[in-house]
Amino acid sequence: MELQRSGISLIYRLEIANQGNMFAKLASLVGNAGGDIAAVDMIRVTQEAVVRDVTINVGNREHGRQIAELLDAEDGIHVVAVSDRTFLVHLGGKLEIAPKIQVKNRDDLSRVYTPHVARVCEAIHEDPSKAFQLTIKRNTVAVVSDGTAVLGLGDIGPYAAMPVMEGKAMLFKQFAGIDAFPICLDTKDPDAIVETVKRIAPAFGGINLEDIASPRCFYIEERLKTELDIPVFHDDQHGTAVVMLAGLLNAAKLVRKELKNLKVVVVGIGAAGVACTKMLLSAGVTNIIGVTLEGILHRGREYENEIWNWYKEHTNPENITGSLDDAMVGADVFIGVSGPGVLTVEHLRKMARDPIVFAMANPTPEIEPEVAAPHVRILATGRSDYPNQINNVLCFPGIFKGALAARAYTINEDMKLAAAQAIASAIRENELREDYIIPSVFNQAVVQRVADAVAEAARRTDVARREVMPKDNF
Ligand SMILES: NC(=O)C1=CN([C@@H]2O[C@H](COP(=O)(O)OP(=O)(O)OC[C@H]3O[C@@H](n4cnc5c(N)ncnc54)[C@H](O)[C@@H]3O)[C@@H](O)[C@H]2O)C=CC1
Ligand SMILES: CC(=O)C(=O)O
Ligand SMILES: [Mg+2]
Repeated sequence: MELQRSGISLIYRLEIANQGNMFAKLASLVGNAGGDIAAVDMIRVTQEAVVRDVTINVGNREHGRQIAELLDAEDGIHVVAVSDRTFLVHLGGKLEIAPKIQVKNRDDLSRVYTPHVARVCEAIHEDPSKAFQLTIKRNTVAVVSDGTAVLGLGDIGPYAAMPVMEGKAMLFKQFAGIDAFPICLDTKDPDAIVETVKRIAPAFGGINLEDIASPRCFYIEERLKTELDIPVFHDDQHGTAVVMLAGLLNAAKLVRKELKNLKVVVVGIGAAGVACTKMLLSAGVTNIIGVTLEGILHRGREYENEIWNWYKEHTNPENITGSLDDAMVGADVFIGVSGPGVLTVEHLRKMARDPIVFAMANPTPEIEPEVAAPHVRILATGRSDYPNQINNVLCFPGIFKGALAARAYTINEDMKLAAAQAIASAIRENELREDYIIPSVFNQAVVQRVADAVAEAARRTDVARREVMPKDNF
């Protein structure tokens, strides 16, 4: 596969002296330093100088700093400030709550609030299921995190987790029309998390657990699924697994291999790794090797982590032992949900013909895509700046849209499988290419296709409270 290097975009506020052709000089300085001018805005003009905002694409923050120094050292150019566009879009947070109707007069006020609202409250009191009709419950999801496994950044706490949860909430709204609320909890106690989520549940039609570290995430999700009657879905587990399977269904078609014959190496046996493995098993893959920081999971050991004891019993049919080096020999597929730098070119050279590599760790994949690309047939990452983005964002808007439309009690295996097949089928067989095994996040057909398939699977498996017609906009 061929790839282009990605970078970041910085805005340089520059005071440029009104002398000679300073802008041409500036452009050549930036170009020679490997920067790429993407936009120029005039801020103000004085007799002596012009102030411009120059947006420059740079390789990374260090590269950006070098360009700033270079420009500042030039006679006639002064760097007033450098701002990162990513930080600018986060100023003041990324969300707001807006009312659906305006309160223009006393009559409106008396309806949306007291006294007439009381009749609506009484109706719900008599029949709590009316909360789905008469409150935001039917279309609102809580995105709940404790900040312990935020992307691949680890335990960075509830404050630092907020930008990710706000981002998820934005995507719920933009892609599926679902109102989602970011909730970062200041506790790591699994029981306290369960109790808190149960207590806030009345306002929500579903709970999206996010970036909660394993193995605690399994206990938290299991308890909430049993104790709540709305869908509880740990996205890092199931959303990731659904999209991974969708990508693998299409990748396997392209390299003409059958799922049941694949040898799949999964690295990072945490939330995402365990769920990806369970999904692979449901899809008929049998030869799966799980690799942790301590090496291959095998039946010759007892693990402190209970889920790894489950894992060793259900995978590794030949009970091989050793490290990732050993696991990669003859592997058809690599699934990385661990961290940066795990995979090397040497590993790729050990793989079977037409290697399929899903390096899904965020924000930095298990191997630099540019390094891996020449050695693999199909490469996917979790990132939006490379082709083949295998990211749970392709799943969670659609799967919740379908589950909410059906007023499902839960999101079960059939609904997840239906979602994976719906995502995969968004690309016709004759359109499949090495750099197009998974539809774009911006393919508007995907969310509705997933939602319809999921609502139908909910009906079929008897977990729906409401019949949904395809494309029924609840
Ligand atoms: N592309 C996507 O849609 C998604 C990507 N991810 C990424 O997957 C990674 C893991 O996420 P979670 O499962 O939620 O976290 P987690 O904390 O539950 O699990 C991570 C596991 O990976 C292990 N690990 C870390 N470095 C390793 C290495 N060098 N070799 C073997 N194992 C290693 C850890 O020990 C832990 O068991 C993160 O980078 C995250 O961003 C997670 C969910 C979705
Ligand atoms: C995409 C995602 O959920 C993660 O990296 O944690
Ligand atoms: Mg996540």
